[in-house]
Amino acid sequence: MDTDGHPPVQATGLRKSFRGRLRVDDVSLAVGHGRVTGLLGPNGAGKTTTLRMLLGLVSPDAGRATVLGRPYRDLDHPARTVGAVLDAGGLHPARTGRQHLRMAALRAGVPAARVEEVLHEVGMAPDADRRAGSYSLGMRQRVALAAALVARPRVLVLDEPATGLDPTGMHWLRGRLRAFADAGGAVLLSSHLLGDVEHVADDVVVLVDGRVVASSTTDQALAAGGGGLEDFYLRLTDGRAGVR
Ligand SMILES: Nc1ncnc2c1ncn2[C@@H]1O[C@H](COP(=O)(O)OP(=O)(O)OP(=O)(O)O)[C@@H](O)[C@H]1O
Repeated sequence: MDTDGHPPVQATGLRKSFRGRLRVDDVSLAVGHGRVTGLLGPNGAGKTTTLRMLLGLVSPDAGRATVLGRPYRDLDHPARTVGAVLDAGGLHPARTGRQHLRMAALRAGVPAARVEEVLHEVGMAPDADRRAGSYSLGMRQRVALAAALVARPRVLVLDEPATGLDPTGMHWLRGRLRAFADAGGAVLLSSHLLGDVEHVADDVVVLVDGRVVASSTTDQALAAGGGGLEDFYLRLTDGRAGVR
């Protein structure tokens, strides 16, 4: 909880329809200080839509989404409050990694020297002057993560941050997220990589067809799943694997 008693990330009764179809249905969740929360669910379950509502990119039809107690759009310093990775494919192909990060730093009002720090941190310094269009998915993901970290935010909201990362990159990401949370930060990440979530998340929230079907600590989920997050997940999702 912060000084006002609000969790760093809180969604209460979020609801969203697209073209008359209810896609996020009464979703409530909270991420505490020092916690990593994994948001799980089949394709089309509503994970990205939920994250986008938390970041003020989609307006909920009902409910409330706040970061440190305030709607994202009302934050005084959004970039310094919450770092987000929503679409690593969204980098401009003609701009270099360094240019992307310099723009992110400028927008956030942080010195350009911080760009060099994060480039090293995500292992992209040697490729910083290549155009993003020539990057692999994992390299784009690293630049997107660097942009999320550039302003030293207190909260991270990450949509599938491990997609495309090699095993070394995944190991690094897990360690980085753990260190971020251990320093008091809060992380909400969506993922299909249950093994990774099992290793890094303190809490898990499972969405199916836009509804929260489970919300517990990872330890409770592991115990309920007979020792594995995959068993827990498969039981809840009933083998569901598709968009409808
Ligand atoms: N802007 C939009 N217009 C119409 N439908 C949308 C829009 N955004 C999302 N949807 C639909 O809402 C549902 C939930 O999508 P969302 O991207 O939130 O799911 P997800 O859980 O993140 O899925 P995935 O694991 O495949 O990334 C899907 O059926 C999707 O097609």
